Amino acid sequence: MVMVTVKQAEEIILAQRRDYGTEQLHFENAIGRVLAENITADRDLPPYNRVTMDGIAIQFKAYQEGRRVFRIAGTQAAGEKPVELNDAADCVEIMTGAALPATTDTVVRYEDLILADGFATITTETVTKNQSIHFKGKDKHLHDVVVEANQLITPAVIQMAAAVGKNFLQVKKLPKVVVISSGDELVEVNETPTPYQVRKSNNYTIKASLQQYGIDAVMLHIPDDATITAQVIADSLLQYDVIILSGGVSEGKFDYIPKALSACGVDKLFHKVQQRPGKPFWFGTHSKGVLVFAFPGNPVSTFMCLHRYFVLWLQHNLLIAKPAMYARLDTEFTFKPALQYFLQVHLRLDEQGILLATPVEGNGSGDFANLISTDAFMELPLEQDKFTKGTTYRIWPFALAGKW
Ligand SMILES: Nc1nc2c(c(=O)[nH]1)N[C@H]1C(S)=C(S)[C@@H](COP(=O)(O)OP(=O)(O)OC[C@H]3O[C@@H](n4cnc5c(N)ncnc54)[C@H](O)[C@@H]3O)O[C@H]1N2
Ligand code: MOO
Ligand SMILES: [Mg+2]
Repeated sequence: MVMVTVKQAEEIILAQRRDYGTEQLHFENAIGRVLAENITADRDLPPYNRVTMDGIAIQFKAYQEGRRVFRIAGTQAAGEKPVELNDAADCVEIMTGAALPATTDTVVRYEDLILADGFATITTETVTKNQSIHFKGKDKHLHDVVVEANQLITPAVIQMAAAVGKNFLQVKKLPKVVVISSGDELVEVNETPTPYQVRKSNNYTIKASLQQYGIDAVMLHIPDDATITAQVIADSLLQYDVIILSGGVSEGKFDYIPKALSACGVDKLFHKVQQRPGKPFWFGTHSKGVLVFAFPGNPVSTFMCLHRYFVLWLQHNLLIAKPAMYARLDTEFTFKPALQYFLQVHLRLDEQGILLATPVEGNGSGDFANLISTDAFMELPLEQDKFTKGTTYRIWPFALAGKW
């Protein structure tokens, strides 16, 4: 099969829709998960006329008619039953968060008062009716949807769940993912490599990226051995929903992955994408529904493919895909090969609020040190080889969620 374009690869991958169902979680454990139900208000928000300044509560009519001195009939802390006031010449000393007494309608803060001998004197001429009150139901009404389904559970959502007494949240189940690294040159992180070995690192960045979506991936490693490779893949097909491999998909004598995947009954949907980095990317599906993303081993290739394809697929399946993001290239750039180039860029917002992307090229797809000083891949159009300063192109940010 001929190489597919980036667009074709994306279409093939996104056509693989999977629904892993839902589960209940205590709301305190749900950060970063995707909400699978609407959250509704169990009361109005706020649930009562909430005082927003420490001071006194009065009837505005009395102030309007010229009264400035009010007898303090009582004091009401937040959480206390509202004091009953029957005389317009009286006021209640009242605290932020307290429920406004029924016969009052205006709050005057301490800064605008003199308190002496059981009386409060208003020292300002700018009191307005209903000031310093957050009225019942102003924000939401009983039974209103306060958080819609199909969104990421953020700290603000956690706050809302707590406020409306929603102890358990229905969230989307996540795929069971195994991350399989491959290669005899790779040693464990706590080992000292020989002069001709390196430590495993691709699998850790994959696992860390998935953790941001709440996926706790299992990690396995296979040596460059055709039999073991096929065994581990066959085993994984029985246990997981998604298999992410890194390495062993190119032309090398010991690149056994594509053959082993085919031998295990995984249908190849494409092998090789017209892109740099990540050209030898292999993608397939198994009749059991398992998806196999076999990424090229060069660290920047694995990294780019993970974010450009796997994360996109995950977001689409969880219905949390974001609109495309764009940035303005801030220096001229040239790339001649007939491949879609994913340029590593550093992002910054200028003083006009325009997102600018500065290329940080690095030394090819083995140079993972370069990823440290970059924030995103800029996807440069295939049809061109000159990219002018000031032109806007699509970006794929990969820094920790929240950085961009
Ligand atoms: N004759 C050809 N050779 C290569 C081609 C080609 O088209 N023809 N493509 C090149 C491209 S592009 C890439 S990308 C790589 C892809 O290689 P593999 O997927 O076969 O990966 P490996 O050979 O196993 O490893 C490549 C490189 O990456 C390092 N690696 C692998 N896994 C890890 C890991 N878990 N942590 C850290 N580093 C890892 C590995 O040590 C190698 O240095 O092929 C080119 N060759
Ligand atoms: O695709 Mo390879 O990723 O160019 O090194
Ligand atoms: Mg290889």
